[in-house]
Amino acid sequence: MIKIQGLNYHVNDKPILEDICISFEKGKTYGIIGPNGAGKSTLLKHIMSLIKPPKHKIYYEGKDITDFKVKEYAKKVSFVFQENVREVDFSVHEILMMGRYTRMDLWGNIAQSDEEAIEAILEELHITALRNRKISTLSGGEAQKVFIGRALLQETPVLLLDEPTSMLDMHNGIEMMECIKGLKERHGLTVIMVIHDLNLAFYSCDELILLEGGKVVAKDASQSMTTSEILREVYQNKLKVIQEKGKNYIVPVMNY
Ligand SMILES: Nc1ncnc2c1ncn2[C@@H]1O[C@H](COP(=O)(O)OP(=O)(O)OP(=O)(O)O)[C@@H](O)[C@H]1O
Repeated sequence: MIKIQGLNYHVNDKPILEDICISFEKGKTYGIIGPNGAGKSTLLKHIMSLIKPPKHKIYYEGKDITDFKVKEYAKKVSFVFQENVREVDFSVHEILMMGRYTRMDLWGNIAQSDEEAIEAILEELHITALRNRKISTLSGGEAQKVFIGRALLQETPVLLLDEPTSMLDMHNGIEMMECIKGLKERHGLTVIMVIHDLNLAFYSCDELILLEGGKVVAKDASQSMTTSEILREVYQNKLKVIQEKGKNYIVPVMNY
């Protein structure tokens, strides 16, 4: 579905991404993991074309993404980045409506079926009570759910998420992952997310891509990654794997 072949990115001669080669298949969920500064968000921005890649480096269904018109590519890939603007005067419902803007008529109206889709997302994310609140009055976690809801409403085949659970508590983080999984299964979405919470990553992603220093150091099915020696090395032995009822969990190792 999306293929990256030999992508490099430098800023002032400093290598940020080096020889990235990854294939993302339709209908799978991918987690991009790795320590701070590894290049995860920069990679996502290249896939979104917010940082324009050089020619012949990233392909969407066989077509070089640099050959897409902006609007055309926006129908294929939607994204939620961490730095969403909240200092605007829109209500939650208005923000969600923006997710359906490609379907609006000349007068900016949406169809009954779009309204129903918005109500369904509000319910699924447990934010129906926030429907008429201004986005600027929401907590960080509530706002994060709204922006993810807007991206889901775009119903693009590919969804890119930069740390979708960073502002959410454990309960809401798990619920968000379940919601993404449900939508992914119902709509056959391909999801590519940057995620720091390794346990959520292991249980929500089909495959993990481990970045370090701008390079892919491991690519594997998420469960096999839990036992990978390289994972411990990259996180400098600050984690260990424990088993409970046949499942692996990552716990931090503290030396004090
Ligand atoms: N425009 C830029 N100018 C200089 N350095 C940059 C620029 N963009 C990214 N970098 C550097 O590239 C590296 C990778 O940044 P990136 O944001 O992709 O990392 P990340 O893996 O997403 O990190 P985090 O987990 O902390 O969010 C960092 O060292 C960052 O400082």
